[in-house]
Amino acid sequence: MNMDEIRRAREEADCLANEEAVEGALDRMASEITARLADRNPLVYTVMNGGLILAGRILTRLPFPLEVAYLHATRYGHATQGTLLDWRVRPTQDLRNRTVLVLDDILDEGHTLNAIIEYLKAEGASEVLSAVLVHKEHDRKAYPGMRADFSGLDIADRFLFGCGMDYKGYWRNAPGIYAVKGL
Ligand SMILES: O=P(O)(O)OC[C@H]1O[C@H](OP(=O)(O)OP(=O)(O)O)[C@H](O)[C@@H]1O
Ligand SMILES: Nc1nc2[nH]cnc2c(=O)[nH]1
Repeated sequence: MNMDEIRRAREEADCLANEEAVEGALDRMASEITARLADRNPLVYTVMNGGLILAGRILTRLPFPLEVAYLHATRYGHATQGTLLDWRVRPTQDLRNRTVLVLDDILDEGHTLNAIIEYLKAEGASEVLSAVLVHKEHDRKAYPGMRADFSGLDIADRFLFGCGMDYKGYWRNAPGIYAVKGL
């Protein structure tokens, strides 16, 4: 990997939401999730890798009993355009009659979340809700009007990184939401 290019991408990127805006969004999402799920004993799935940061930052804001688990599905790899969903780790828990919450970094076209939700329902979950830090604004969703049940920030139609989202495998650790220059 050309590390000069990776460093330059961060330096030249446009910041579309700073750390303070992300914190505010996390607080609001946590309140909404708590209001909806506090009495539901949910099983909370993190979609690896992108959902890792949202999970780490929101789970401690949820003051009610829940179980955590992860699954790994990817559609983009290190590319900036998605292809078919590649399941790397499928859920192993017993989902029958469970309320499930899926955490991911972004709903872009929504094919990833759609496939995961359908899979969890087929495995017997009684209710599957979703939460994403970023809802990308465009009209190319998997179905018209698609939205997660809980969204943090609506962000412009650019290629984004930070808060779990990667640029060529890097900068998931960047604390805000950034858009790659020219993309
Ligand atoms: O709404 P969509 O257009 O389907 O895209 C959203 C998905 O793309 C990213 O995952 P990616 O495939 O890049 O894998 P990653 O989580 O390892 O980054 C992101 O984490 C979402 O899971
Ligand atoms: N890093 C990253 N991953 C994505 N997956 C779907 N959309 C995006 C995006 O804008 N950035």
